[in-house]
Amino acid sequence: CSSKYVLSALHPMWQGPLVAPGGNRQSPIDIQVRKTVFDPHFKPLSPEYDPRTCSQVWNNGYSFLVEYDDTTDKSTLKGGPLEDTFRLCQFHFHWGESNAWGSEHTVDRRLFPAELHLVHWNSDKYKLFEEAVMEENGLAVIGVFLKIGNRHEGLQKLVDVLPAVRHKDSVVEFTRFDPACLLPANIDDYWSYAGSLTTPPLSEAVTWIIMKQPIEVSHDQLAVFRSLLFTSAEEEVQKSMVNNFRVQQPLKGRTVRSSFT
Ligand SMILES: NS(=O)(=O)c1nccs1
Ligand SMILES: [Zn+2]
Repeated sequence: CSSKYVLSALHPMWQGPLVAPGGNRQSPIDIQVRKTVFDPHFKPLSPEYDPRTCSQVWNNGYSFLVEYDDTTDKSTLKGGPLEDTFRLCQFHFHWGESNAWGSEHTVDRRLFPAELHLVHWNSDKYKLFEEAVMEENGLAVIGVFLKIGNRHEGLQKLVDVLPAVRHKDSVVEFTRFDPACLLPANIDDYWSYAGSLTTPPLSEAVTWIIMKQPIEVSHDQLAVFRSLLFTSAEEEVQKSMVNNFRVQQPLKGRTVRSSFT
């Protein structure tokens, strides 16, 4: 999908305000569990992904993105807090230089070593990602926490190609990958709130759906994430791609709803 405008962490704009001026629904946030409100109207979440829409992996200088062909409704997300059908366009991760931190969202201030984002746009209302990103009901992002544990066999297929996208702007073909394998066993328990993109342009267009259950990946798998570089092959000084997360943002009176009691 064309989320190519996602700027690198080094882009001048990103050096700018880490809190979007005038933003009152910015992400990420800390989820204070005792302040969440159960919403009995949430429907079961139904991700329906077609692995054949997977196309490539590329290093955009901020994270690595696994991109999906989003010209049809072949890989979609419906249900949960969502009224419309949302089309998968890409997924990516945020991680730290150590296992002690790396996630963008936190749960009662608990940090995870990494966080997966599956990015979808409202294809009932808009024709393109770029259009949807300007609208407050335009995007839906599923967040999944990663914790250190058993090796994740599904993730390994992606880890194996990461050396091919070590430098910024590198791309490698990547097909037949079902992102559902990266979802936790239990996708019925999640939190949802109205937020924003966590990288420029920080658009306040996102319905966040944060899974309660983390997935397990091995220390070695996360080490391969850290072997990626923010910098392109031509740059003299190579910078490890680590700590590519945004600082937490004020809740500003928002309510985080839960699908479970
Ligand atoms: N990290 S994020 O999922 O909020 C995102 N930023 C830009 C495109 S998708
Ligand atoms: Zn993200």
